[in-house]
Amino acid sequence: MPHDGGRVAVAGAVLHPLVAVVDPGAALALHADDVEVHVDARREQRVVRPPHVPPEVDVDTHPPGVPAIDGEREVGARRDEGDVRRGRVELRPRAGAVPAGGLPHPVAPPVGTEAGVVQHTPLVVETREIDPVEDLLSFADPARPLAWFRRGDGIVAVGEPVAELRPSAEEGRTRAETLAALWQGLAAAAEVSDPLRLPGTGLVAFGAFTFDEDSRADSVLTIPSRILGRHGDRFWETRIRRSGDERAPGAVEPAEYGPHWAGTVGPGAQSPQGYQDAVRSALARIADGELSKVVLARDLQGTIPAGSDLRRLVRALATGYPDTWVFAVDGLIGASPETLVTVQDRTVTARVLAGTIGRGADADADTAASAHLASSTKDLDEHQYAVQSVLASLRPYTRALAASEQPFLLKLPNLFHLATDVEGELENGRSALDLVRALHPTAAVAGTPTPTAIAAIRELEPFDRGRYAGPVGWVDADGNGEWAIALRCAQFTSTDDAIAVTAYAGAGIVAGSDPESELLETRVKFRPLVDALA
Ligand SMILES: C=C(O[C@H]1C=CC=C(C(=O)O)[C@@H]1O)C(=O)O
Repeated sequence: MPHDGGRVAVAGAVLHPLVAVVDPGAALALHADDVEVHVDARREQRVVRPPHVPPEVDVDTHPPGVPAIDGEREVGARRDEGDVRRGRVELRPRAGAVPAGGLPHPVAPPVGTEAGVVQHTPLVVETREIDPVEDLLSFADPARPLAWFRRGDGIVAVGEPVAELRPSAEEGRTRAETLAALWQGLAAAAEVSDPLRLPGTGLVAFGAFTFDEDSRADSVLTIPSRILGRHGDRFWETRIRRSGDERAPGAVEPAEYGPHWAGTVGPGAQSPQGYQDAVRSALARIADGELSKVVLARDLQGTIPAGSDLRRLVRALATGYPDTWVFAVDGLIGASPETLVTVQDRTVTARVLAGTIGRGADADADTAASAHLASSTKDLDEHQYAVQSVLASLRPYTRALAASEQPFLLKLPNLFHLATDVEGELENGRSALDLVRALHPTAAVAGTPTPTAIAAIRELEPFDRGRYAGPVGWVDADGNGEWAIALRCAQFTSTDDAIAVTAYAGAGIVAGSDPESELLETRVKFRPLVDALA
């Protein structure tokens, strides 16, 4: 790369001396001099700070170019969380409605059975390679897509699930622990034929867990009866059935996308003013030494027409944000840039994001924004809390755990994040679900120290986060899996005459945070969802 006196030339452009844009696939430890350059604004890019970081400069912290979200105005009332199932682990057929998330919804009565029955009916699983499929998503359920994509690779569920596991809260055991134990039993008993052994082949369950153990929303693991998947140029179909079920599988057909639909969202339980007041309260607690960081979120609510083909939203997110984890699990749909943890063949990776600034309106403003973020002590501190929390949580379950020394800048279409990649080797006998349990909630979505931050969130946020900011992803029978933190997302819940939408976005509050800037940051984070809904 041409390099001249601290100025880094990139494809004819000159970047601020603080930053260099590098290929997302490059190795963990990067130097500004030995990297490849991308300048495609729609693609994820890493921007690393060169070794000599000049002293911090005093720059306005407002994210530039951030329009208000339509209809945002003062409102208040706490959302009615409605009915949420509690009690047993259920084996449930598709209900024809988008369930969970905390709002009322029509749900078919469970035809299922206790956890023991699920566990003691072994699953029979066969994966086979198939010809390339042009659009995997077209095979998913339009009303209730179950999908996981990144950069064109991914898996979608087709047809009725074999089981949906929704454990109730139990004394002394989190629902995530119950699900991990159930999965271990199911996986151990399953008969799996998987000649491909790629990420997402074999016995796979999709999961979405609540942020808060006290949430009234469900934590769920769904085991599909059929999965179509892609990894690079390889495609596969997996069939999963309960042992003894000898019914011939039906044909797998794509379904045409339903008509275009649009929806709008406006203020939810937390108004913009209420959010800034909550940030002020958080700052007072930080000043009192109660905690050092807390992540405060707000919500937007709206509706979309009943019968909307939700695959359209998934497709829009996957096209607009190809480098994020695009997910649709149990009505929770979003595009998260933050990897909670991935495990493949015992290699563990995680990507920590904390510290954010909106993209600039033009190239100069963009460069200034990224330079500002890269040198902001407040954001670098906030980031370090998140990195340390991830390393501390992973250490007991991994060997040779390493993180890049300095954060890089992750460039997304709507914003920059400070990011750190972590890599290690999984200890024997552990699975992706163990790591999910150990990691959640990270300081990127809760704060530091964690219990105090969770208590502050419960007091300062006038709504139940449901699965927002919780783990979302998939796990296989060998303990492999890909899990993101459910950010930049919304919960879609069928009601009698429409589909209710609640979108969420938050920001990390540390000493020095400015309430108005944090509000603007949440606006930037709502953009992927709000734009895709419009
Ligand atoms: C809580 C959110 O973002 C987290 C992840 C990345 C950066 C963050 C930040 O800079 O505040 C947040 O910690 C959200 O998107 O709702």
